[in-house]
Amino acid sequence: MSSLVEEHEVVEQSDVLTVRGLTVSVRDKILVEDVDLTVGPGERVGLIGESGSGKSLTALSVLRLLPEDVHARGSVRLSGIDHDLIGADERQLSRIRGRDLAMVFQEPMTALNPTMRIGDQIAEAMLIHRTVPNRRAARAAATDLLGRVQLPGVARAYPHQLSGGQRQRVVVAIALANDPALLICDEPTTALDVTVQAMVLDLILQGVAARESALLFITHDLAVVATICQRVLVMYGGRVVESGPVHEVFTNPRHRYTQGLLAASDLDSAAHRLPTIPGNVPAAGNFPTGCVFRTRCPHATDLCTTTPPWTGPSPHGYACHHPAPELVTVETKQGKFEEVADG
Ligand SMILES: Nc1ncnc2c1ncn2[C@@H]1O[C@H](COP(=O)(O)OP(=O)(O)OP(=O)(O)O)[C@@H](O)[C@H]1O
Repeated sequence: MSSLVEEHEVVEQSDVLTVRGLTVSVRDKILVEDVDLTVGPGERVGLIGESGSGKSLTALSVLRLLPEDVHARGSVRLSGIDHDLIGADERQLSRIRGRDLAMVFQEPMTALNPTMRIGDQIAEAMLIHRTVPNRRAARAAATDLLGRVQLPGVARAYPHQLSGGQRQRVVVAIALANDPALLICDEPTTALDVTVQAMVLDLILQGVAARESALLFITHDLAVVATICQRVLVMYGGRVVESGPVHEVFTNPRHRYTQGLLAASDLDSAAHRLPTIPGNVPAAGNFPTGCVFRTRCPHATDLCTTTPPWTGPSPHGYACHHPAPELVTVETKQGKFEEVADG
């Protein structure tokens, strides 16, 4: 899977992506703090949280696409690459991006060259990384890829001649052109008409499944995460506050923020009135010390002025001093019921 396998010593790493202690700051403001994140081979991981929680900055740090005044420290390792991406130079990064690591953002036009024909852009993506032997093979592969994203016959079109949904399908085709080990999608369907959102999502899923690529999927849409992801990380105030298998986190949220997020979503069928989380997300860099959620949390006590330790039976973990009670499934003659574990 890796472009650099031939050129570098291969580092043994079972996860495709391993992020450790990622901290992102601008001047003296900390925007993302101490984030740990792994994505296994072929795994689909969701990253959720309200606006401003640091999801995009986390993804941009992995891709090393942060604005110039924003700095990332910590460690970002990709399987098969012997150097840390945090310290990599542009030459090393340009070999990895688009080949080992591909991305799809919200706005397709930012990823496309407006003056280049669609087919040539896809062919170019393969030629740059030499995953095809020559231009003729690249053109044939581009035509084939366009067929697979259900856009036959647009190879000679320019981006402005396509609809937003068609452009995003082209971006997906380019992202998958070199069979990346990891695809990162940041709100890939948010800017699209509702009618085409499901189709683009389907193409992403089919594409990663066919290539056995791993997927890191950033979204506000918890229902999408419940449908497509195996594992989820919940971010708030620049920190990961809870993570684990999607089913466990969504049916048995322990962090009070996750609980609020789920109650405010229409995923929680019991939440007829869709309560909101009280208060507003503090401005970037102004989150409280200790638990970042404490100023909005109905369960906060003095203890929450201290940083909650990461706890919980792996693989489900959370950082909360006053976690929601654990629910267990109890089976009786009348059927299966969820009950508070110690109640
Ligand atoms: N270049 C920057 N300078 C200062 N603050 C920034 C910069 N980029 C992002 N931020 C701030 O960092 C915080 C996290 O931003 P980020 O875009 O990662 O959030 P997000 O969770 O992806 O939100 P959304 O879901 O709205 O995209 C936000 O409060 C944002 O305003």
